[in-house]
Amino acid sequence: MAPPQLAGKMTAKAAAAVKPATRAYVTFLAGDGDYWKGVVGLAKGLRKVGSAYPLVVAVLPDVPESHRRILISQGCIVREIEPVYPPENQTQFAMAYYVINYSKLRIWEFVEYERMVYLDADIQVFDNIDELFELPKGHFYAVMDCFCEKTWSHTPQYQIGYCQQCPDKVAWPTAELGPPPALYFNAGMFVHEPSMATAKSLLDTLRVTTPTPFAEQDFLNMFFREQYKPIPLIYNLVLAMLWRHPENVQLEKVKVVHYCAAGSKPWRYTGKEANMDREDIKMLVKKWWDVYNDGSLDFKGLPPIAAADDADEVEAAAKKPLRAALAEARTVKYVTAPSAA
Ligand SMILES: O=c1ccn([C@@H]2O[C@H](COP(=O)(O)OP(=O)(O)O)[C@@H](O)[C@H]2O)c(=O)[nH]1
Ligand SMILES: OC[C@H]1O[C@H](O[C@@H]2[C@@H](O)[C@H](O)[C@@H](O)[C@H](O)[C@@H]2O)[C@H](O)[C@@H](O)[C@H]1O
Ligand SMILES: [Mn+2]
Repeated sequence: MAPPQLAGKMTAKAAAAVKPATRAYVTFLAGDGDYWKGVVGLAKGLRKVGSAYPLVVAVLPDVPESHRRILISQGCIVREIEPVYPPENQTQFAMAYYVINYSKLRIWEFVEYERMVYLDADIQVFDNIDELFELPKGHFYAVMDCFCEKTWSHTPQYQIGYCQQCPDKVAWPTAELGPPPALYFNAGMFVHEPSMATAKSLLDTLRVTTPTPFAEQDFLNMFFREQYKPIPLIYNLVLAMLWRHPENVQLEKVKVVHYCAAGSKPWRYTGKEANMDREDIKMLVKKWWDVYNDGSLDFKGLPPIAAADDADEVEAAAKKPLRAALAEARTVKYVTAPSAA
């Protein structure tokens, strides 16, 4: 039985009973590999830019306790989620590596938060982006993707050389292929409003939707097609943009870097893959390591108290030895709204 501070799992019913009280960044961690380093880097990066909101980590059951403890020691709020699988024996239609990403859909069940900004674990935030939490409600905000990498070779747009990042370069042949594809976002970063109704609709729709190569990213683009509103590329620089559409990138203005190009994960970087020997890539990988290795950014204080605004509670916790306070503070109550006064 995991210690209380690691339990983190709140039943959907208990969660639904909690009135929305706060905001948080959220990322997703699966497996026992080295993506936890990405989460630690992200937690320290958000701290460095002075984000006002905590980082919640949705972890699959296969994330080892040792990795969870590292994340808790860095101030993360760890929440275990049930995996989400696409329809039975249809997973062969999605790229195998991406099937686990359907589990990202669980973050719509985090209804103790009225708004969340989702960030992949291979993302780093180099400037404060808290303003995203103030965007008008009722839309799905994310950055437009690029169709030019080989990972898109299964699509008609790749085959004809069309990309939404430069729609005039190769015009979409409407006569032959009908209307151009709807604007398509990269699902490595997005702003969303958790809701049990939306979560249920997502999972019900997934059950009757055949998986496609980009798995949950394709699915989210289909599901939120009417609500999608593109936000500027500075909020999610898909690295391939640097060599595919340099005219669209002003690197000095970029706030969020998404290390999604093959070979660009900083914690595994060798510089050997295509484009990985570029000076801008080397600079961005170093920038990530500078944050990851910066001891002054390690978590020191009490756990984020964004959800608990009871000063007495915080003062009482502050009088306890930090480890005990951390342990106590890691219980589910810190991720839910304070009980009604
Ligand atoms: O072994 C893995 C693979 C992926 N992920 C999570 O799933 C996200 C999406 O995978 P990835 O970022 O590698 O896809 P890409 O954006 O590079 O296509 C990652 O950022 C992590 O949050 C993980 O936790 N463990
Ligand atoms: O599961 C599907 C994935 O789709 C996205 O991956 C990227 C990546 O595959 C690049 O190599 C492509 O070039 C890019 O376009 C594509 O979007 C998200 O970043 C990731 O979080 C996840 O949702
Ligand atoms: Mn990613």
